[in-house]
Amino acid sequence: MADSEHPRLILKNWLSMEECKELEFIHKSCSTVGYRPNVFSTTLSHLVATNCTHLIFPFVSIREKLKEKLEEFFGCEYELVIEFTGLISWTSGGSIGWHSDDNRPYLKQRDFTAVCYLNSYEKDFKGGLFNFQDGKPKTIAPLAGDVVMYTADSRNIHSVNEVTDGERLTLTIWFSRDSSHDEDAKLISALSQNLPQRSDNVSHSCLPLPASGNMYWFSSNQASLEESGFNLCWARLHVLGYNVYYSQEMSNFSDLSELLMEPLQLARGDELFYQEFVNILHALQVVQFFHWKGSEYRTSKVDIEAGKVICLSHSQREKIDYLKSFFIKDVRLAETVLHSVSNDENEHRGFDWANFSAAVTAWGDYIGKLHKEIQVSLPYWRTHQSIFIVQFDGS
Ligand SMILES: O=C(O)CCC(=O)C(=O)O
Ligand SMILES: [Fe+2]
Repeated sequence: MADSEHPRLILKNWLSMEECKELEFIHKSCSTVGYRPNVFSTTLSHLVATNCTHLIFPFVSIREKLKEKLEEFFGCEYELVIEFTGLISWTSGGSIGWHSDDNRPYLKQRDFTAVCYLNSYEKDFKGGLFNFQDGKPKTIAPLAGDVVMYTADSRNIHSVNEVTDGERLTLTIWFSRDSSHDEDAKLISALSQNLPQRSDNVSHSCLPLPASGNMYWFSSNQASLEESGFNLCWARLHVLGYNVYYSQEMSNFSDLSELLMEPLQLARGDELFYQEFVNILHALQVVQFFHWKGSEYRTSKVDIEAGKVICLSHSQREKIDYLKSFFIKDVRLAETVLHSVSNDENEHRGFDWANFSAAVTAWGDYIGKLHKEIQVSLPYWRTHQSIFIVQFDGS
């Protein structure tokens, strides 16, 4: 595996299922339309820019562990910095031909690559096999938890077959010997400016803030931007069976895209849930949290309080449908692109607003905890200009 002509390493089950699921939750809550057709991505700097700095925390120990292993295997202890960390998903039609990862003048600083597979070939997506042009192994079927590491130069020319169904998700990290490309330094500087002040209402100070609407607009290759396509946040809610309801008068908005920043409620079927979310990303994050952790809230049967779920009126339904046709111009495209191969039939069948309501509370606790971790770590990160797990063992 480690011949010097093709220096590479494959690690089986390197990430736990829980780590994979947590990163999947972050990606499905925060991703934007990516740098290539049919690709979505979530970068750490994007998390900082959208008031989700606390969601960096689940990456910290994984980055640390990967860098240590990579340095040990390639014999370059203490030489490397992380240049880029991103969650990247490829959907139907996405592929990449033979290339090395340093094959552009602006990518020359990349020395090593680590790709962590967060979901699995055949189970979560079809197609998407990884291939090395030369040496062994030749083909890798991505499996959740596995990692492939290789040099970013021409000794490891590789490709990814076209994804034909589902969403293929990875955590991809590039490493550099050039410390001027240190992602940590850039992130620490950005998050020192963006971190909300301590507040009694932590979950309130950690509410996501959407980026500009075009960052979430997906359109297929051929179509011109506005006529077809869909808003990614809206479509992710749609494929999980949720509708979006705004109580405001639509005539207040000259541009309907402004609604993405406005408070909304969620509906399913003909039921409207009372809770108001501050914007579309807030609603999406809570929904994705529920779908990540949902089974934990499904065990006890509790009834929702009277009046918290109401039946949609005819005019409310009309409003929902009208806005949906504005934000998801091509429903079939949205469903094809975001189709989940390991279908969530069970989740749909078992849906209950009382369980959802419990998850809303649990989401607040979850982000509150992450927020605290960042608050206590940041002074150390600033001092060392490095993002790492701070050990509080009294020593
Ligand atoms: O996701 C993979 O397996 C590799 C992707 C890749 O080659 C790249 O992003 O450069
Ligand atoms: Fe690559």
